[in-house]
Amino acid sequence: MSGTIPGNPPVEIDDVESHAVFVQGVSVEFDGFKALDITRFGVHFNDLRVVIGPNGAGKTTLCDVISGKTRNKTGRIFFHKEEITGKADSEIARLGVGRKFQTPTVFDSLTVYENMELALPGRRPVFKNLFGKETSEQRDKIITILRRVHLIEAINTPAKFLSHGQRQWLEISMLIVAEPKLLLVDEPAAGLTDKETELTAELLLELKGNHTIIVIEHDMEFVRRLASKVTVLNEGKLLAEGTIDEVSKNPEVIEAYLGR
Ligand SMILES: Nc1ncnc2c1ncn2[C@@H]1O[C@H](COP(=O)(O)OP(=O)(O)OP(=O)(O)O)[C@@H](O)[C@H]1O
Repeated sequence: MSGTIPGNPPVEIDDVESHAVFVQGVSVEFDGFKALDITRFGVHFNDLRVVIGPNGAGKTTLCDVISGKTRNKTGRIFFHKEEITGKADSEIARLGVGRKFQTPTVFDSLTVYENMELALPGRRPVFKNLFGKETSEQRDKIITILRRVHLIEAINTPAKFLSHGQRQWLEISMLIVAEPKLLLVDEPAAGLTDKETELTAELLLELKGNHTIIVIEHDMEFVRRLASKVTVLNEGKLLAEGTIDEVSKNPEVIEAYLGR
């Protein structure tokens, strides 16, 4: 279907319908400082996009604005064909946007399985539900995910005994048990060993196809492993898009990284 969705700015219906997340004319200001100024950004359904850029480029702010944590001053944001501009973060989460921050936020004293139970949809806010029984379908789902992330052997291990990599995978697992349509993942390879980094890349590539994923990352080796389209931000603006080889040859991208 062609045409535009009226509003400020008007948005092409094709753009909204062909992307899981689509952002147009979005700016964010902090005390008059423009932290983000994106003309157009979109990620196709069940695709994986890596967002890179020097410190302060606006990567986190872009994810904040999509997840509703930060309000945009101008522009419009669409998620699964629905306008989410100005919606509360809780409402956007309910629509299917899951966020994983850099530092794992698992419950240390609970086992891997108990953490997963808490992450079941509708569980987390009501702590006493931890002691309620999940359905056998939910149990199967937890086990399937834990197998996929190589945590099945650690199912009864309290989270405090997990390695940094295992904690990251547990947190990703806690996100996907709620079946989000879009996963926003902030620096998943930070502080991981080479082997853990490799497994994390494999895991994200497996998840793509069932989920749309946006990964913020600084580790270029990890970005290469993901072999996905890369968006480069600089000073709040979208500087370049393409494969990692394409963008790393782009003189403007080189300048942005070296000019710091
Ligand atoms: N809450 C805030 N208040 C004021 N300024 C902010 C706020 N959040 C971000 N900024 C500023 O906005 C700009 C973009 O920040 P952002 O965190 O999005 O960058 P980033 O690309 O994620 O950086 P990094 O790689 O260092 O995490 C930076 O100049 C930052 O200082």
